[in-house]
Amino acid sequence: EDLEGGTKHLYQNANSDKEDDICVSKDDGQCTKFKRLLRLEGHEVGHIQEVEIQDGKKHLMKTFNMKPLIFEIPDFFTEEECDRIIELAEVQGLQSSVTHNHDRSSGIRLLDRDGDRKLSLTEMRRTIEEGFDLYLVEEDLKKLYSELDLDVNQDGFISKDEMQRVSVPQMKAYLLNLIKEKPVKKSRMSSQTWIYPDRTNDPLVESFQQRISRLTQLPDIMINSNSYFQVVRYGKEGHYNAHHDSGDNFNYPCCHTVEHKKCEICRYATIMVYLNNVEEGGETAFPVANNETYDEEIFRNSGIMNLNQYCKHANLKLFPKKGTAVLWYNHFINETTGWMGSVDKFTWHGGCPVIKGEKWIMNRWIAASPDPKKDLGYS
Ligand SMILES: O=C(O)CCC(=O)C(=O)O
Ligand SMILES: [Fe+2]
Repeated sequence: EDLEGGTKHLYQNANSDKEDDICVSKDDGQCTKFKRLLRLEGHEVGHIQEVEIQDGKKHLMKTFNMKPLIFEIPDFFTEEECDRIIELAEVQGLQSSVTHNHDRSSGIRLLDRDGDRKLSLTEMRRTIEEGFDLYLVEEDLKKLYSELDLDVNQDGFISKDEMQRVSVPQMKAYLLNLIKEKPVKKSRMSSQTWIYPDRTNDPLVESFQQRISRLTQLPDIMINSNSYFQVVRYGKEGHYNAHHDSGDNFNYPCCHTVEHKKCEICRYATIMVYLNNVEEGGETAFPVANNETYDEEIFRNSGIMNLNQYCKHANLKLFPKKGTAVLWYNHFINETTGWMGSVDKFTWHGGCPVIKGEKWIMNRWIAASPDPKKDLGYS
């Protein structure tokens, strides 16, 4: 890259051509000014910006992709720092990762999406994905059909009559057993632990806070609240199917989208750091990146969110490199409020299966409160 010409000044703000302040009018017609939520500018793929995230040390921030916007920051951590974080996690102990948004206790809701009163293989696959967090391929479904004698006329569809023969407890037992026997079919296979900066007397953890603050330039209150981070280890075949880090995959809507209702604080940005080099596999995949259009149904029906099987179909992949940080924004900015807007659907992402070796990452999510008044001072 042409560093001389291509390097922009520190921290160019994507919104620099717009008003920095947002006017929120009050009843008396006066207005209170807030700063817009910052979103760094990517310019174009390959663009490099110099950033000073540590005193007296220069880092490069490279635009890896525009849709969604993804930045790569090599050497965000030194090798020793990566090893130190892994050590911290190991001392604490890691637990098997679980996904919470699946209720296996309820009955099976057979999802006849197209209303033709029979279930296609795709409809059955999605019924099982959504109800059991289990990602099956055609071969697995055929086995399920034959072992439970579901598809009596063997036409590949489960009709209304065939459906009535299904013993729900039997089918549930079959699938729960499959989860136990083949954990690799689950959406996620990894172990993890949470590290809380305020409970960890470690200068590196302190410095990490400062680095992400300087990198993202988000207000201190956003950096300092929900400041815990996750360390994840994937062993052989470990993976994480495509998901959004914020918004629609949660149990409740984002707090900034609803009033007086049960909600979750949504995660404006994700910072992920690779803590080791993976011998083979373990890429971070963005299956719909750069697609011209995005349709939720088409994507979910396509099955390619199953990265465990279809990583090769993902549009965009990042290869793990020890010490490299990756930054992306899970939400757009709402142009009217200047605050967190809708989820950027193109951020569907996950971890491809580790083929050889192991993979360690750390995840740090920066949440935005529903109320800019809380996150930003009045001006
Ligand atoms: O393992 C990866 O590369 C992605 C991990 C991820 O998306 C997550 O933990 O939320
Ligand atoms: Fe993620």
